[in-house]
Amino acid sequence: MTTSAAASATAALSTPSSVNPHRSSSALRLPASLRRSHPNRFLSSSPSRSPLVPVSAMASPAAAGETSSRKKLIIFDAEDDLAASLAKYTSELSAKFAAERGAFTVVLSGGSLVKALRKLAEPPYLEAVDWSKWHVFWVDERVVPKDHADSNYRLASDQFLSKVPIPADQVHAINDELSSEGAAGDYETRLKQLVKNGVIELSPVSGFPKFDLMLMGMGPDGHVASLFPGHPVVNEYQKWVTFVKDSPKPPPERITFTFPVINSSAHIALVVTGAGKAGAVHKALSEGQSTSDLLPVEMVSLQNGELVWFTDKPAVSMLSSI
Ligand SMILES: O=C1O[C@H](COP(=O)(O)O)[C@@H](O)[C@H](O)[C@H]1O
Repeated sequence: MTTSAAASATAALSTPSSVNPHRSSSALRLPASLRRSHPNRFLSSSPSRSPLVPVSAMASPAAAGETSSRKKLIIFDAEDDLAASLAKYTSELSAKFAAERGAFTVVLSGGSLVKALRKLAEPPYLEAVDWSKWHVFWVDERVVPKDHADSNYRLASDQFLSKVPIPADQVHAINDELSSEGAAGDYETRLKQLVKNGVIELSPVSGFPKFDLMLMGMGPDGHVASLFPGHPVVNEYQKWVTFVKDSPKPPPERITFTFPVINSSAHIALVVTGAGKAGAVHKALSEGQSTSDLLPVEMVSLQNGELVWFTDKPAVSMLSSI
């Protein structure tokens, strides 16, 4: 860590508890998996510097048959820097997968994540990315018409997809004419067809689909996709796609990828910003937290892939290890 980056991190640490009433006085520790691969634990960035990604965490790809799971945490000073880094990360993976297998399978969430994608639709990425290789899916969707204000498809379409030249038949929205149960079953059937066609890979480890990149957010309650704390669907281990009719966050009816699918991904970019999410970030990234009542975000655990947290200082403000 450079001196200036360290100073930046120290500044976050020295936030007085009167300013941050949620700050815990107890010493918080990172999980061993993050500590081992991050001697500096948390790295920060500022507009004048490139984001500091812990190089030691960039494990070399696993040899055939081996599994390897990598985690990184990046903290940005400014939302614009986060968006720039996310665009770079995504475009590099797009180039890699397009070259390796002629397709790039990208899964989107709804919510605040979508705004963070905006720089992908700007130069240089707008011209440099081979959009013809993209196949877009949703990790969750609200069961509403596609033109409804609550639709995750509509949000992505308005703010991102309408600005980039992805072939329309490679944008895989849910069928909004079906019930939640029907739409989940239909989406799973379509995924299976795309596995047969070779567009989506199958994980040799889990037997579930292995998407190249999931771009996901997290709610203040620690939910990911439409997998909410305490809801029985967090324990769905058979289906690829399931549904809820009683989401605690409106609208109530949704479809969602299950954890076996999420955890089979090759890469997940988890974009978490804002003080409202600091409590869930604290629980997820501090060692010694209870494991009996895991938040959904804590159940994101890649079998053979890379999970990168793209965060800002307010989101990590309850961690004392920075
Ligand atoms: O309802 C949802 O919420 C989560 C989190 O949204 P955010 O605005 O707090 O980032 C989102 O990831 C999910 O796709 C969406 O359906």
